[in-house]
Amino acid sequence: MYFLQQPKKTKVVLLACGSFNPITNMHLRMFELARDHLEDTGQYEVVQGILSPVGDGYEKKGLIEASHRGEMAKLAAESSSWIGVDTWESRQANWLETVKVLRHHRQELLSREPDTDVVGTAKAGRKRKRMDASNEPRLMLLCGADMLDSFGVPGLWKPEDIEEIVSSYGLVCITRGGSDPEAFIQGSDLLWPHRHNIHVVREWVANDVSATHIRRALRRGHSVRYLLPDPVYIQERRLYTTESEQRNPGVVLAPLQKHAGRHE
Ligand SMILES: Nc1ncnc2c1ncn2[C@@H]1O[C@H](COP(=O)(O)OP(=O)(O)OP(=O)(O)O)[C@@H](O)[C@H]1O
Ligand SMILES: NC(=O)c1ccc[n+]([C@@H]2O[C@H](COP(=O)(O)O)[C@@H](O)[C@H]2O)c1
Ligand SMILES: [Zn+2]
Repeated sequence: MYFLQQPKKTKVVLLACGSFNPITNMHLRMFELARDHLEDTGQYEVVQGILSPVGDGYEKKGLIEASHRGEMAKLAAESSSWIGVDTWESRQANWLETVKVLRHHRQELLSREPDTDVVGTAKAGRKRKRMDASNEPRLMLLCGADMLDSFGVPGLWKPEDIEEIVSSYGLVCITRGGSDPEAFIQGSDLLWPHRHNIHVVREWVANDVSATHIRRALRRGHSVRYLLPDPVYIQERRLYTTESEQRNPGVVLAPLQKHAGRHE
């Protein structure tokens, strides 16, 4: 008997960067939508999802401590067999460009060789790495359409960072009310050549839950049940209040501070 060999599927790890202030059901749902979309192409197998909360140095208005945001994300991810939280980014002293977070996680994936033995010589290690290269998982950035739109905000992202993200990693972008990712890509000379590396995923069940809405409801003493995985953590600690919303008032967002004065 003769069987045609199935082409090997590319393993994918999805990384979502954001405030997660707090994590909502939609943040988790983004991963499920992205996995279905990529696997439906027949080319990919999504093996892991990583939530990476931004550090406090991002200085976004109303951003509460990374320790709480990370803890809430961890509790939320307990319901998933494949999504987890990595706090490396939020443990750094200063805010980091997203491309640096991607570089770090790719490095982590490369060093995580499945058959590494501690006694292997350096040479044997190098050989094994080369042999496994075709099977290395590919890291992709997962985001909502508003984050893609933010690529167009002057001074927020360095063009070379965007270029590296879409050329060396790839982007999975979930539609979100008010944004038109296809039109955005079409209108961008930077993104257009890399359009095949940008997967736009249509969310048919429009779900415009946002962390902003949740924080506002909490300030007003309204229920946030069923909008996020675990309101109890927030309620017990009274995390989102009028005072917490005043954190970093009028502070310029870290990327805008850091990239200000650059002459492109
Ligand atoms: N309802 C949604 N639909 C699609 N993408 C979403 C949605 N909510 C969040 N995202 C995406 O999740 C990532 C993290 O977003 P973020 O932490 O800012 O959540 P948010 O709900 O937009 O919070 P905030 O209201 O504080 O901005 C971003 O890539 C964002 O685009
Ligand atoms: N230049 C950059 O790399 C850049 C600029 C703006 C936001 N970001 C990231 O995008 C995410 C945006 O999160 P919010 O939508 O919650 O603001 C954060 O993880 C932030 O670090 C990166
Ligand atoms: Zn947001």
